[in-house]
Amino acid sequence: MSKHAWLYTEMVVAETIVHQKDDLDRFLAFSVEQHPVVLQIGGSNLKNLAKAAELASFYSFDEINLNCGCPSDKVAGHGCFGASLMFNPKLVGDAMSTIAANSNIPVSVKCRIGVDYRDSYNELCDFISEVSSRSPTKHFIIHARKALLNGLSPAANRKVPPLKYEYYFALLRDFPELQFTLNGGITSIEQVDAALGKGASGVMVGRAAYNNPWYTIGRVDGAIYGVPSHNLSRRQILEQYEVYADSICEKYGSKRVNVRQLVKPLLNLFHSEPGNGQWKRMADAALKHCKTVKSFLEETLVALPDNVLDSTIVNSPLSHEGQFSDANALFPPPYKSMQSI
Ligand SMILES: Cc1cc2nc3c(=O)[nH]c(=O)nc-3n(C[C@H](O)[C@H](O)[C@H](O)COP(=O)(O)O)c2cc1C
Repeated sequence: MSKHAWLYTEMVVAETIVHQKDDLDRFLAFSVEQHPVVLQIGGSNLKNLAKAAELASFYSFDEINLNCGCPSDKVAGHGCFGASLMFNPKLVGDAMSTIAANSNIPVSVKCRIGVDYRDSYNELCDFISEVSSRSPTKHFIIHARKALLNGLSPAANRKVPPLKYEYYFALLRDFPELQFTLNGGITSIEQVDAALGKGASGVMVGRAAYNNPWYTIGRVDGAIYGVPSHNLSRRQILEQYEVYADSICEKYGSKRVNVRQLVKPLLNLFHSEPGNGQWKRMADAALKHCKTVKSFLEETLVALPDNVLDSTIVNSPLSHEGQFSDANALFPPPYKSMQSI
């Protein structure tokens, strides 16, 4: 729905890319209209990361990102990925150098603000400092809560550890030469705009974009990128999506991709609108037998009133009141590296 927002793939494990090198379209292919697209890789084995980056470079991604945020309980070292890598900034620095050298495109790291008991602001800065000085990494996406590797589920790890936006804003202050994208708990375009107003290099929206795409992604072009909104209604968007999705089905065949996968991103498009409950029930039933997205939409859209299907996005003025006000009060003292003490 936005032509400007950057899209991140789900993590693809480096070993998957290496072992599936004859079938890579299945994991890495995307269509040109989806640019800019960032590939996220998981892993820590330098040889496999090198090979994965080299193979991925045939797919014209706009950036390659290393996952240092997923709460995997494997300890840092051979075969591990995700947040536990934050325990080993040197390894992450070397991994990023390897990825950059083998792909020739910009690289970035997505990380938490800490892991388990290693959660001070200074330790976060040590990580950023080590990775950015050992490698060409200039961009970090900061999920502003720590990861707990004590058995908390991935879903709980996105909710339970408290958000500390003050750490994020302090990074902007202490590393002005780097770019930091803010992630975690952002639920509105107002918050996105307020964070950018406070100097954020970028904002990543995860669950809100999935849970309520119409009011989050739908408003991005006008409210954030300052370009005219597409002004399409949901009916028109679905007409275009149907053509795209069914062409994907045809291209890859039903063994590779199914209607359920292609319909999944649509299921919250009518969040809190009249008819939404009925559409969800009809969608459940239709997914049991529909073989094309076209037939799925024909069967289910009757649940929704015309005014919902045909209305376009209203770009109301943004209010920043109260956004991130705690972050100012809680700012940690400036970073002191071990070398400077
Ligand atoms: C279903 C689901 C899958 C996710 N998969 C990944 C992933 O593959 N790589 C990653 O870095 N983060 C992943 N995340 C985490 C999000 O990118 C994001 O960091 C997290 O949800 C916090 O942002 P939010 O509050 O805007 O959702 C996932 C989150 C969800 C809900």
